[in-house]
Amino acid sequence: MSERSFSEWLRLRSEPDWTAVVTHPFAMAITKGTVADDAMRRYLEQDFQFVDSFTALLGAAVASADGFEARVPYGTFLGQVATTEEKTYFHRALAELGGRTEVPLEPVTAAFRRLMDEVRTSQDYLRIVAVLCVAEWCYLGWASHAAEPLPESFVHREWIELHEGAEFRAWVAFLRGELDRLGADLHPDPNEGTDEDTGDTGDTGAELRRREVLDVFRRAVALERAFFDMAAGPGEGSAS
Ligand SMILES: Cc1ncc(CN)c(N)n1
Repeated sequence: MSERSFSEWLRLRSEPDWTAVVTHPFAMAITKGTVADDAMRRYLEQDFQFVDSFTALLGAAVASADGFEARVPYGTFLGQVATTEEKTYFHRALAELGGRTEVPLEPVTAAFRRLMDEVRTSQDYLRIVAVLCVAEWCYLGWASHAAEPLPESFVHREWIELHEGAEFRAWVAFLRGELDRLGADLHPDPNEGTDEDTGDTGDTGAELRRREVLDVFRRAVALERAFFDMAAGPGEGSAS
């Protein structure tokens, strides 16, 4: 995908948070299998609460996509998340770690759920894809740092495997492709004299729309960073 693709344009404007997420000390510790059981339990307990709203958001993508071709991949992935991979993983991992499936929400978990619920109820397909794409693309980003041999503990290893590999890469490529397809007309003209940050020249409809998408994309990236900060605990990898 070219640097001028809409998804890449969004990602570049979400720095430094993007890089902070994909290289976060907590995520890097997962790739090495060195997260302590107690910290992994707290992280997965909160992430299970995230996955509920995420699953609902996938359902909204099925409903709001602009055609059958686009609906099918969401339906396929939704089936995997809801019935097999992530669900069985969470139950086995939480059982192993002595965790619970129902816990009080940390503030960042509640904020992430609010963002997902906001875009889900908007039924605005482009903003829905933007949030889904952040969640999956940045998880692929950190999981790609894992080196063979993967950690022995299944809690670490399977969490990496769920976010790496050919199938997950294809899923992320699909989400990016949807952003690029839908954002093609919103994409800033590289030859325009534009605002450095957003590419704005004025208040055209395309620019307002672009801003809306960039806004949810950036909010989602910032929440991913804060989620790992929460998991790491005070003083570890916090946003500076
Ligand atoms: C917070 C968060 N973001 C993303 C993912 C990837 N599905 C996740 N499980 N949790």
